[in-house]
Amino acid sequence: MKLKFSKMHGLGNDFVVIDGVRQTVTLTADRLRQLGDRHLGIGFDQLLLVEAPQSQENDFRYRIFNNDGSEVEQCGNGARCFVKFVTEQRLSNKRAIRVETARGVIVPELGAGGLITVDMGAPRFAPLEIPFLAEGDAITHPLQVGDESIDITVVSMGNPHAVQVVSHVDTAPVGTQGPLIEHHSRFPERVNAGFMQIVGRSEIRLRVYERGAGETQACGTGACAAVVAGIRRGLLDSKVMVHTRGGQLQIEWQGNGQPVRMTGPAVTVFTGEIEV
Ligand SMILES: N[C@H](CCC[C@H](N)C(=O)O)C(=O)O
Repeated sequence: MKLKFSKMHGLGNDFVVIDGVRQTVTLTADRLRQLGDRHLGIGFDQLLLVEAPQSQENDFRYRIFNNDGSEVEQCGNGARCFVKFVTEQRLSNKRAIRVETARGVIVPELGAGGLITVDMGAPRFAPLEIPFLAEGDAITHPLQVGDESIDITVVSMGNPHAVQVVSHVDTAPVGTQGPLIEHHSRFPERVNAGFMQIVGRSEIRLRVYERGAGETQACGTGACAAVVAGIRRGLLDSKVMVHTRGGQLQIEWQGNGQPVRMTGPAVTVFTGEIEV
């Protein structure tokens, strides 16, 4: 069976996006991994599957799969590509679209100049609402990683993030510490590992070793989690420019109970079809 797809990216975090509204799509985890393979398949960090909503109050549902085949709760860069996709594919002509994810409804909105703003919902914190074996509800937790003890702030944007502050992202041990944090025993559902350099109270640099995908050029929920972690640590103001390896995201959070708003680009590279 042939399957139509779009190949897209948000600041270099790349996706295969599939219309599951007008196509019947059944993909096993093995087939997902093959499609995500950058030599044997199309290649992607995540695959996004667009479906009809479960509730009539919403416009769509979208499912998110890492390239290791794991299905996850949320994807920030993916949300921007999602809204560009449904608009380009004429699946919707709305500017603000209500989309169901595995962890709540988000509202991406087409803005001026090709930028897209997404209400990513309110962050949640350890120990209550994140699969993290915490000791108390402090803002930072010590975590033994290899022979080092690091201080992390744990934030959920629907998906779990462990964020640490580093002096320089370019020399941060992302490749060595990243997988150790991702698979740390205190995160029974694994975790995304953020490495944040504070440039100023409204500017950071960020690298993220993503759960189920490794280091990516950018991570939207990681940028949201890092800004929330920095604000909770008293290091950042409410509007922050986040420099990722793939480009810039604007993140805003007005504090507890408030949603995180993310603004950034989305690009369609090509469309195609593939035998599945
Ligand atoms: N790897 C993440 C999902 C993709 C998130 C990222 N690509 C983003 O833009 O938020 C996880 O397992 O929770």
